[in-house]
Amino acid sequence: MYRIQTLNNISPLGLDRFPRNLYEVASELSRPDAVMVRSADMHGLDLDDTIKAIGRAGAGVNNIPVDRMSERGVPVFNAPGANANAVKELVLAGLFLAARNIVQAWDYVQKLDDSEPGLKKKVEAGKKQFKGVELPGRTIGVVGLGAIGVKVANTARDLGMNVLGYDPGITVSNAWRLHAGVEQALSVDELLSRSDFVSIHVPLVEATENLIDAKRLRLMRQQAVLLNFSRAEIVDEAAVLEALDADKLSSYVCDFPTMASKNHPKVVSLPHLGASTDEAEDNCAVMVADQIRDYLEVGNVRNSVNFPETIMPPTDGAHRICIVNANVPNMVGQISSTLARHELNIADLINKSRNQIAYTLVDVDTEADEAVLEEIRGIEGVLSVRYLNAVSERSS
Ligand SMILES: NC(=O)C1=CN([C@@H]2O[C@H](COP(=O)(O)OP(=O)(O)OC[C@H]3O[C@@H](n4cnc5c(N)ncnc54)[C@H](O)[C@@H]3O)[C@@H](O)[C@H]2O)C=CC1
Ligand SMILES: O=C(O)CCC(=O)C(=O)O
Repeated sequence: MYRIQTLNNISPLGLDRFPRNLYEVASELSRPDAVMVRSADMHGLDLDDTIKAIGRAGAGVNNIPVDRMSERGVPVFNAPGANANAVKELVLAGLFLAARNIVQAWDYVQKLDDSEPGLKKKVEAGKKQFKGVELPGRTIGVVGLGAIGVKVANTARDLGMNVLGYDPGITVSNAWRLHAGVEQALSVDELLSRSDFVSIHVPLVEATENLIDAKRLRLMRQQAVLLNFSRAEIVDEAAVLEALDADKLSSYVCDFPTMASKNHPKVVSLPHLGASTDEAEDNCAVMVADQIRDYLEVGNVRNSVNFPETIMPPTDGAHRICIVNANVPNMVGQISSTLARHELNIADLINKSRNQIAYTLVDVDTEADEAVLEEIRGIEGVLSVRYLNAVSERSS
């Protein structure tokens, strides 16, 4: 039996991917083989050494100690693109909220408590405070053209906006998906200085912390709107509040409320709602559950943020050894000579690497005993070894 621990509410559609004759799934569970998580902060947790995989039912992995897991030889999976449409739709909602001052206008109406004739007068008198702008012809800058950024950029083009995009690491497939009318900005600074709206869609990593700081805010157009549905730490919030107070920015729309910003009249903050749709929660949970199963049962790696993509169809009747090791020379040589010493014939082998990690799947014709596995574990640089007896293609 494999044991899956859930650290957040995960869509039942995803959890149902684990057949209960093979899996126990629970939030309170000791010695898990894998953990499924959404936004729970795992950095401070004492993570059991039985954990073989972590699945993030979402995109961002800043809540997971990825480096610590890599050192242990544990892959971290996420669900690329599975919640991108949900986030895009909320960003668009944010764009409209800001362009037409809808939240402030709504609030104004809520506070009108006069009798009917007085109300009408106040409605007409008050509305001039909330005059907005239309989107066609305005410029939006999209920082980060990944799964979400591309969708935001393309929809903004469809709305008639001029779109500037900045992403030095854009993938070929995302470049193919991008509307031909999206103009490439050569730097964040250029994008900020040319945009009426700026939407941030980068992961939170060391290089993106405070990406939008006081200096960069000064480059922005007068009365620009900043949207942040990525992570709070990517924006220097104190500097944003100053820019709002100085009338430099007209609005900050974000998915990350803080005590300092949540009641500011020019801040619209939502409770980390970007991925909270039925569809996104189902998509993420199903994708990640399937990836965890494929890793636990077959050894394959799909959509990991720290491991190389490694897929090898199981050899009929073979036994599989899954080895995670440091990405240094002569590891495969040492592994195969150990197998040879134990008279194990290799039916198939794949070796992939990514940064400091290398991953090897070896199918052997006959059963491997504990002695050979221990010997492989003893090779310097080997981080983890798993043995899948009579491996077969995962049943769906
Ligand atoms: N509010 C919410 O509920 C959600 C928030 N997110 C956040 O959005 C982020 C992006 O999500 P996806 O688009 O799905 O990820 P993704 O991995 O598909 O795209 C991220 C893109 O950012 C680019 N990038 C990285 N550093 C950059 C930099 N310094 N400047 C410009 N581009 C840079 C990468 O090259 C990549 O193309 C996630 O990491 C997460 O933090 C994601 C989903 C839901
Ligand atoms: O699971 C959630 O609701 C958060 C989604 C998110 O922030 C992400 O996927 O990066």
